[in-house]
Amino acid sequence: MGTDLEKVLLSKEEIDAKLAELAAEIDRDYQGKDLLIVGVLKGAVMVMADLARALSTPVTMDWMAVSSYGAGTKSSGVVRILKDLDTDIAGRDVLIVEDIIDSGLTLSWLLSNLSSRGPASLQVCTLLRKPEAAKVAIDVKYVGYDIPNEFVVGYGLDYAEKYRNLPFVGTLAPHVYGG
Ligand SMILES: O=P(O)(O)OC[C@H]1O[C@H](OP(=O)(O)OP(=O)(O)O)[C@H](O)[C@@H]1O
Ligand code: HPA
Ligand SMILES: [Mg+2]
Repeated sequence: MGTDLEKVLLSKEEIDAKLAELAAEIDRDYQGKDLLIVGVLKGAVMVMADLARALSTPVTMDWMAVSSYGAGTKSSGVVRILKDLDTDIAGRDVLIVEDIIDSGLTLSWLLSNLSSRGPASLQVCTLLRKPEAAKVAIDVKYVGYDIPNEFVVGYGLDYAEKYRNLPFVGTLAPHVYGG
């Protein structure tokens, strides 16, 4: 596994520090509100778990599973709901939590899907964003790190379902995915 990784992009310490900053902003913005955070499976599990624990605001948590990447390194653009929310979000303050916004196709689809259910508010928090890869413009309120347009793994992010459990974010050596 060691040789599959090219370099560490963000250490566990950098991730923790950024999540603490984002949590402080979210605490400020949602004071006195009844916040529902929605994690997008599977990539967002680590961000959800650590962000939720960094928040002081009481939240409820729900999950959606969508997939657009399959086993490859490119978004297919076709988003499938694998698991829908358990919660009716009409009238709720909803914050979508993502690990990464790459092309933006997943989130843009998710935003229009969830906004059609009539939430009181709908915002997005993502740990990572690749500005150079954007295919659609999305307004994202809470962004951890803007990163270069390279395929990354770790901290929830996979390549063919592997590497999600790495405690840091790293880039994959091109030989691993045939680059
Ligand atoms: O901005 P985009 O180009 O749409 O890419 C971002 C999405 O792709 C990844 O999910 P994926 O479909 O790989 O599912 P996973 O979370 O189960 O890995 C990631 O977790 C985001 O949800
Ligand atoms: O760079 C990435 N790595 C892993 N999964 C992803 N899904 C979108 N972009 C990425
Ligand atoms: Mg994936």
